[in-house]
Amino acid sequence: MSSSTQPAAPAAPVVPAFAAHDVVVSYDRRPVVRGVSFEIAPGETVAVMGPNGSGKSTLTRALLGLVPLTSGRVSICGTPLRRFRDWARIGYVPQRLSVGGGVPATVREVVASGRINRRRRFRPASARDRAAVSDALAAVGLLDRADDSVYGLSGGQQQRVLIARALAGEPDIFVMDEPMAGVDAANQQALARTLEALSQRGATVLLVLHELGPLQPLIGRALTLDNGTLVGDGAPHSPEGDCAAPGHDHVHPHADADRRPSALPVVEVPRSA
Ligand SMILES: Nc1ncnc2c1ncn2[C@@H]1O[C@H](COP(=O)(O)OP(=O)(O)OP(=O)(O)O)[C@@H](O)[C@H]1O
Repeated sequence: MSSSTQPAAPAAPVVPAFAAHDVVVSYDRRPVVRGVSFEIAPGETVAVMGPNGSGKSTLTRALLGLVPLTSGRVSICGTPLRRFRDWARIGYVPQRLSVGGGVPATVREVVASGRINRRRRFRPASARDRAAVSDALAAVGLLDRADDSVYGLSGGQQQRVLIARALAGEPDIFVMDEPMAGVDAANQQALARTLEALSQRGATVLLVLHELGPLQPLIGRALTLDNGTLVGDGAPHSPEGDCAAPGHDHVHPHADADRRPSALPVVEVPRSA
């Protein structure tokens, strides 16, 4: 029998990059994420939006096991969160850089720490490791600051260090908590181009955003939270009214960050167990 007469094999089901099912997260028994469910397909670029305090950061941190679930389920690439170990696939950009304990760290050292999950244990950095770090620094426009202390950088520059740290690990899934906060307009445009290139290469990108800004063309889907509840899942609304106006009144934690050095940094990594 000719193979051309055989029916085509059914397409394999797409395993979501993230699946959240009825996720509840509480602080001091107060639920701040309340029964949220969604799936994010591989290669999607999705924004998490909503007012201050609506639970955006908590939800994204819970997806990575950085805060415990009160109830519900999360899986990453089809693996339940508690069993997920492939952290090299994930680049996380927290809301702010915090490198604890007053340990001196240069920009290059912090960015190179994003490579740890890719490096072979007890081996010195390879040429590929060094190239990945330099490429990441170049992508965020900080090559010329590579040997400076991160403590002397402005908040917006530190934000770019965090993005470079995530890029250096060459992950295929990015989770970024307000990556544009405090970053000046020119560097926001550059970061938008970097994210577009990552997206075109098939990366999955989940971003907490207060506003779409230069990322607007990239964002086809927004999850909107209000008081911990998912109240929207679909095409994002274009900014209008007060939000479209310059100087609108959202509270931005890093609004003046590019103008002053920020607090002492602590490196956050997803828990490994
Ligand atoms: N570590 C914590 N301990 C106790 N409460 C917290 C903690 N972190 C956040 N919260 C509270 O949980 C709620 C949700 O906070 P979260 O930071 O997740 O919201 P958000 O939407 O990301 O806010 P923002 O836009 O201001 O960053 C808020 O009421 C906040 O005060």
